[in-house]
Amino acid sequence: MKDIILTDPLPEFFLPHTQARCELRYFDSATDADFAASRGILAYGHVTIDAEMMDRCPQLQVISNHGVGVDHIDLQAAAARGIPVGNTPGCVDAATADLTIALMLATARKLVVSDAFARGEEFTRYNPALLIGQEVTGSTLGIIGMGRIGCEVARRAQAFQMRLLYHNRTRRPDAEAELGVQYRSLDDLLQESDFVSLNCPLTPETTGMIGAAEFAKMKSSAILLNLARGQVVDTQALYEALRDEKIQAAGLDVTDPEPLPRDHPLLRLSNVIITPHLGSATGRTRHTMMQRTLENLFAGLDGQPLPNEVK
Ligand SMILES: O=CC(=O)O
Repeated sequence: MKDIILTDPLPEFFLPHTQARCELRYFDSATDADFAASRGILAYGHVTIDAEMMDRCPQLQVISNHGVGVDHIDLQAAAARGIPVGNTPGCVDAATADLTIALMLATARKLVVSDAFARGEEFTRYNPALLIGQEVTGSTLGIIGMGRIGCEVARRAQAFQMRLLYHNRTRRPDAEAELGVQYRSLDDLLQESDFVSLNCPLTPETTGMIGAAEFAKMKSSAILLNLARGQVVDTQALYEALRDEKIQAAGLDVTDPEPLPRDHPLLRLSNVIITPHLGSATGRTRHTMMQRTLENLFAGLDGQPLPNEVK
């Protein structure tokens, strides 16, 4: 039985699988509890795992992250201490791409305000002038971040006969050939797209990538979708672009900060739809993510290579 640390409580369902091999302890940065015997960290939720936390666990053999994005883990500190970090790539792609499309349709067709309207007193009869949205079919989608999730978004968008543009650190001739996506510089993608979908990881290069200058390049009818990380977008610039109708709408699964403070002005705008970081939140995907997380954790505890190690 090896001691492992959890950063957040696990759903009941997963406890027997984990407890079969491990003694569980919850990390609390506010206490000076002793984690000297801890061999692994199961990072559930996005609690920051920094050098200080690693140093409180001198016997640490593995950090296993439940999810793909590891921007909350200090990878350099882990590497310096020889601690492998695992994540769960691949299994989140379909669910995250599904939610990208859901937010595209929901913002384009004003689903949230329409639902409120349909429940209210003002809805007395069919009115063809009411709540006119944007046609998704046949419009142009610009995908920023043509990794696995970006490719899945493109695959779904083909069903809407969309013109598909992408921007990525490196060109993807394989995706261009398979999915008919056309490479664009960031500026050209912003200028040409009806929908701009952020599906990239958070890195120093993508932090603050979309700010006032970028909103100024977008069409006034454009819709921004963020399924990446809140910090890819400058929140104040986004608020001003939506408020001043420099762009039409935004669908955000992530925000910076996350959550937004209850009195944040973005929450008062009707042309933004926000979901609470649900990209991979389906039963099937969550299940697979946990299986992969435990595979990495147990491999690390056994001193074996992790099936999915972040390099
Ligand atoms: O945000 C969720 C993930 O990185 O998997």
